[in-house]
Amino acid sequence: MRSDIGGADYEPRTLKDSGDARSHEFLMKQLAGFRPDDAVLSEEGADSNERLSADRVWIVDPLDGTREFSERSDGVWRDDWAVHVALWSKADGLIAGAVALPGRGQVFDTSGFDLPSEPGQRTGGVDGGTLKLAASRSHPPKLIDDIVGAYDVDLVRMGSAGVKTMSVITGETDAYIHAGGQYEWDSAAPVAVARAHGLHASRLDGTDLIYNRADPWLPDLFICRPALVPRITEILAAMNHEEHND
Ligand SMILES: Nc1ncnc2c1ncn2[C@@H]1O[C@H](COP(=O)(O)O)[C@@H](OP(=O)(O)O)[C@H]1O
Ligand SMILES: [Mg+2]
Repeated sequence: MRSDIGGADYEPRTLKDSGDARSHEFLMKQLAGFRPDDAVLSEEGADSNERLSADRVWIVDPLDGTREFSERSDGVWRDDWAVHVALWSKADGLIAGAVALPGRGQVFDTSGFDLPSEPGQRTGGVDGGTLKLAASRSHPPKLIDDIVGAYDVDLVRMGSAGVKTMSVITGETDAYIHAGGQYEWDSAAPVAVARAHGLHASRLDGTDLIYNRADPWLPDLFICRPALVPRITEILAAMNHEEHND
């Protein structure tokens, strides 16, 4: 698609819209073919109340990090964007998911076969060293600036909730914190995959992330290795994050 409509004088808006639409159409066709009885909640589809009484709902973000998908510099396209597909069940909540990073040729999923080691072995931060935090580059939460101003933290800004969550899995960062706004499709697949890799995933106040609600607004998110939960919980508790989700 980038080579089709991403020529020298390409229009980023066209690329964003085409990326969103074509990925959505592809996924809807696959789901309709393989799982015709399931409901779907997609960022790019019309929502329906039917999903609220369904036993199984696919929660899909066809192109997360749409802005980054449309950007290149010095002729090199950005690779921090993702495709999210999660499966929610009435009985068990999030039960499966996959996050594809097509720009990097990687797919992370809940099968448990895509990474060899425990997430806890990968980076520092547990014994008080500098924390590496993944944070949004295009929707920077005020909370993150407040944390950076008060604690020993290195920020790693990148696009896409999926890319940021995968950076915690691989150990590129210690945690991903978001506030100020997001929808269920932004976090459902990343959270399913993060949990399958042994990570903690919750709201900023430590409560559970609840999916397939009538209003899919789910404004904040906290993902990290289990060993870092006490340290980061303490930081978050010291911040007044109520003001960050308006
Ligand atoms: N304050 C906000 N309000 C609504 N959506 C937000 C948001 N901050 C981030 N998001 C959404 O969360 C996803 C990841 O954002 P970011 O790349 O900034 O971390 C993006 O999804 P989309 O690219 O699917 O729109 C973005 O639109
Ligand atoms: Mg998104």
